[in-house]
Amino acid sequence: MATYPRTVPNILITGTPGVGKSTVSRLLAERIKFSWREVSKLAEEHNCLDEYDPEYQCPFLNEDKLLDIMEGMMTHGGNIVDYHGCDFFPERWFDGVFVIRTNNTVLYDRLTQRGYTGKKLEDNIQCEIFETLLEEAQASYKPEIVKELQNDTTEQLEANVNTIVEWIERWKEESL
Ligand SMILES: Nc1ncnc2c1ncn2[C@@H]1O[C@H](COP(=O)(O)OP(=O)(O)O)[C@@H](O)[C@H]1O
Repeated sequence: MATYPRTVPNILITGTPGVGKSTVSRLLAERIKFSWREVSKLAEEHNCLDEYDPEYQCPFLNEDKLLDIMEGMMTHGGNIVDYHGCDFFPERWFDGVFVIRTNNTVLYDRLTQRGYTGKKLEDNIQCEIFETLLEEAQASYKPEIVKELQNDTTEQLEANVNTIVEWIERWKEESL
């Protein structure tokens, strides 16, 4: 249960880059009129990115600053938070955590198309093979709120959006 009452849930969509978090989040936001919070964009817009990390070829995220900015957005529910990490958010923010998964060869093709090469490509494929985000989610949230969704095909994409919409409807009924 949330530490403060919400009549609509907050959900977290997480997983390795390229698994389809943004695609699922965008379709969901269109269907249910929740606010889609793209954490990478929020971090950029609110200057929460510190100097560039040459090893991972991306900037460091100033997590404390980002959390301060997001806190007010999360209070009343109705948020879809989309990010390739999940262990630094307050546990109380989320009612449902959906870990999007993709087959390695499918992910390889998607990331190559995105222009990823070398270490960055390998690290992200390994991240999916070792189920890093699934383990991070399971270690950070209660097991009953963490769900895995396979997202290789357009049929699965549609089914995943339906699954989350149905989950939200059930959550709302149960919290009345
Ligand atoms: N279920 C799916 N079937 C086919 N292509 C998909 C599916 N989900 C996402 N994609 C495609 O994969 C690429 C990566 O998706 P994206 O949503 O940007 O991933 P993420 O936000 O996790 O980095 C995009 O080109 C997107 O159109």
